[in-house]
Amino acid sequence: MRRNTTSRGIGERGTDHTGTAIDISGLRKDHGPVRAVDGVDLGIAPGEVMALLGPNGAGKSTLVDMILGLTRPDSGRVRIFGAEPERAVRGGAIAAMLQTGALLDDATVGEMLGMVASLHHAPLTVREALRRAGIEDLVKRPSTRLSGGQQQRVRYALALVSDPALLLLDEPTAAMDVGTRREFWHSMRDYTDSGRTVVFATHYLEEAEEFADRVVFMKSGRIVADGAVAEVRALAAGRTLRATVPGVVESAVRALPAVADVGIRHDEVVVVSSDSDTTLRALLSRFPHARDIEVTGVGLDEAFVALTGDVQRDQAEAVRS
Ligand SMILES: Nc1ncnc2c1ncn2[C@@H]1O[C@H](COP(=O)(O)OP(=O)(O)OP(=O)(O)O)[C@@H](O)[C@H]1O
Repeated sequence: MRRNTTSRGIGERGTDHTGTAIDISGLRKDHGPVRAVDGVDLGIAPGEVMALLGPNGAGKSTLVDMILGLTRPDSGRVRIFGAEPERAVRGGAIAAMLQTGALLDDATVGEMLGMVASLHHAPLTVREALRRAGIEDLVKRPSTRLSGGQQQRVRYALALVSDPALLLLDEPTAAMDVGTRREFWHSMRDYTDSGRTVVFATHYLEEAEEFADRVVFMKSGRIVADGAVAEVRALAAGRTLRATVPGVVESAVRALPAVADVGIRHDEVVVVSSDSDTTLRALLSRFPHARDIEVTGVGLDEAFVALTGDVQRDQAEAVRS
C-alpha cells in the first residue's frame, strides 16, 4: 500500500496546504424526508488516496457535493486545507471530475481546456493537462465527437488544468471500457505520485484495492468502516483457514477460539475466524495431525457485502412491505 504524505506547503490561494486536506465534522444533509448524510466526521491527510465505497443511495454523491460546496450542509462543516469549500474551489486548490457536467458543444477539447485554464491563477498549459490525462490526440476534436469514455478523460483533463492539490472523482471510470480504465488509472499514478490528495467514489472494488491507501465505506449516510484495505477486510469478515484434519469433530472445531463459522466435508475443514493466529494455534493443539493448512484473507468485495448487506436487505424488506 502506498501512503504518500508530501504536502505542497502554504499556497498563494488562501488555503493552508500543511494541515489537513479535508476536515469534515458532524456533517448532515436531508433531501426532503431522506437523511442522505447522517453525521459524518472525516479527516483526510495531504497525499492520501482515499476510495469512497457504498451501495446505491449510501450518500457518497451528497458528501462529495458538500465537499465541493455545491450543496450546503444542514449542519456540520467542511474545511479544505483550512478554507471554506467555495474558497478552495475558487482558488483552484480543489478540483473535481463528476459523473455529469456538460462539455461545450461548439468547442474543441483544446479550446475548452484553454478557457478553463484562463480562469485560474497558476494553471497548467493545455498541452500539459492533455499529456497528464493521456489524451494529447484529442486536442482538435470537437466535444460533440467524443465517446463516453473519452468525455470522461476530457473531464479529468479539465479537473487537472488548475493544477489542484486535491482532486475529487465521482465514479471516474463508470463510462470506460477495461482498456481505457487501465490507461486512466495509469495517468492518475503520475498525479498521486507527486504527493497530491485524491478522493474517489467507486463501485469497482478492485480499483479501491489497487489504487487507494485507505477505504471508507458509507451506508445509510454514515461511515461504517474506515481504514487501510487490509484493515477493512479484517473488520468485515476476518480470515479463512483451511486444513485437512483426520478424524475431525465439528463441535470441537466450533469450540475453538475466534471461530465465526465452520464447514466440514470428509476431513477437509474450512473455518472463518476473526483471529486466525489464535484459531490456528488452538486447532494444532487440539488436532496435532492437521495438515495442508492454508490461511487466506477475504477479498474486499466480500467485506463490502458483509458491511453493506443488511442495508440492502432492509431496502428489499421495505420494498416488499
Ligand atoms: N436531489 C435529491 N432529492 C431527493 N433525494 C435525493 C436527492 N439526491 C439524493 N437523494 C437521496 O439521498 C440518498 C443519498 O443519495 P446519493 O446520491 O448521495 O447516494 P450515492 O451513494 O451517491 O448513490 P449512487 O451510488 O447510486 O450514486 C438517496 O436515498 C437518494 O435517493
